[in-house]
Amino acid sequence: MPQTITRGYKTLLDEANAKIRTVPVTEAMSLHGREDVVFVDLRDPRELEREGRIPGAVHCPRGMLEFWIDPESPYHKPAFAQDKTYLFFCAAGWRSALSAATAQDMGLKPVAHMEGGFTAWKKVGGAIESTEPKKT
Ligand SMILES: O=S(=O)([O-])[S-]
Repeated sequence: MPQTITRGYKTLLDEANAKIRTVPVTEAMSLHGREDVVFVDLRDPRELEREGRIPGAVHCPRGMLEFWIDPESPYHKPAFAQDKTYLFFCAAGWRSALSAATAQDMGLKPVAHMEGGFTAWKKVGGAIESTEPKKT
């Protein structure tokens, strides 16, 4: 029997976007490199290897987000314990919207997400560096 999805991704995105701050990519470029702003890259490792990364961004695979943010979690990362603005991004802006809303719900602040994600960043000529594949 097929499943009935009662709250689809569009609803989730609409709800997230209604409560978070969205930063246009041109504004994000002016924030890049500032000491008081942390860029958080939510993409999967393979996307970083394929597309490159924004220099200085913290890579947080989306699946670990809540556990890296919460200081009570055994997986907590100090990168999320700073008195700074957190600017989330992914490839196109969907994962970052959901993640920014979750982070905000958890109490992280201030939080925003970059409109259009890495794709938009690349299009406007934002700084990119290559990522070496992890040796196993
Ligand atoms: O989440 S996504 O916008 O990068 S497909």
